[in-house]
Amino acid sequence: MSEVTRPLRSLLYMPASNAKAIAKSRTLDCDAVIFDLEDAVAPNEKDAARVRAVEAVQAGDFGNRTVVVRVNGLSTPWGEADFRAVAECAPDAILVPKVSSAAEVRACHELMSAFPANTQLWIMIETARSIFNLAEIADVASETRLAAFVLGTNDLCKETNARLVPGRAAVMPLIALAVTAGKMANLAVIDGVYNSIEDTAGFEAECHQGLEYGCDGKTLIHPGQIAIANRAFSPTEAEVTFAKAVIEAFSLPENADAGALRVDGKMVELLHLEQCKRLCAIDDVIRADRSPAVPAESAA
Ligand SMILES: CC(C)(COP(=O)(O)OP(=O)(O)OC[C@H]1O[C@@H](n2cnc3c(N)ncnc32)[C@H](O)[C@@H]1OP(=O)(O)O)[C@@H](O)C(=O)NCCC(=O)NCCSC(=O)C[C@H](O)C(=O)O
Ligand SMILES: [Mg+2]
Repeated sequence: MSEVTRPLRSLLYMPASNAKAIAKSRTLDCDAVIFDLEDAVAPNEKDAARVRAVEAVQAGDFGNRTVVVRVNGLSTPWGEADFRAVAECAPDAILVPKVSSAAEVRACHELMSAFPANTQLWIMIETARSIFNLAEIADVASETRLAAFVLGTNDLCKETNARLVPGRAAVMPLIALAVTAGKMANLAVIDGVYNSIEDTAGFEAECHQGLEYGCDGKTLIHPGQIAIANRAFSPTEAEVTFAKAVIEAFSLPENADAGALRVDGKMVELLHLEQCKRLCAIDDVIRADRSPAVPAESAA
């Protein structure tokens, strides 16, 4: 299981060409901001957006939010210049789209030699080929800066001709594979975006679906989605209460040698104890995470 550092429940994309959105992101209650240089930016805006993203990251003031820049792919005319520019501003992570193989992860890692040591490499899982290469991609995490998979469900559907319909029947097997491979390498795995901005019920259902499949959080396209994602991906009070009861039960002297116990009518084993400790650790981080000085605004 990945180490709990910062929560990644809600990751808000915004076009790096949109100065107003970038300014607004400093006041929003999302766990991460992703300044996009790729699909949300028109070709004739790419250079200006790159400058704006670098300036925004350098200006800082994002509080505890994880700051990420999504660059253009390395096979595009902008990819390498994006890497060079982003190295200057040292975001928490660089997010590379349309990565399909372990060799491409290594190439990204090599290009990060000028980055500060703590900048992570995140990649989009959004090509059909990446799905068949998930295990080899996850395996290079230990020798590179790879730290997260971000699902690109729009591109996956574009490539496979699958439909993004309620329930995501065609897409969930791909997400399950990505989660399984990602967790094999202790990576964070973040679900794709929900395009219908005003359909809050559909969005909430999709957050819970991603959670049930093992995703750590969801990528978002609009501030109105933040509060719902934060709620969906936070441990519930009942889960925390149960987890604390499990930890307490295993800590009792009479249970020192126990492998399985009954807590609140449920069988729990040492593997559940580990899960409960992790859940409590996540809950502690979420509770401690917000600096009181940061104004929290959860909707547009
Ligand atoms: C989708 C949008 C273009 C909608 O914009 P708009 O209709 O202008 O929104 P609102 O009028 O409701 O905005 C209200 C206020 O909120 C601010 N706002 C809106 N969106 C964002 C945002 N993403 N981040 C920060 N702030 C935002 C507006 O400025 C308004 O502010 P104020 O005037 O002060 O009230 C727009 O939401 C948008 O651009 N969204 C992000 C698009 C994007 O980044 N797309 C790329 C990532 S998705 C993707 O590529 C997924 C993946 O690769 C895949 O394959 O699936
Ligand atoms: Mg995409």
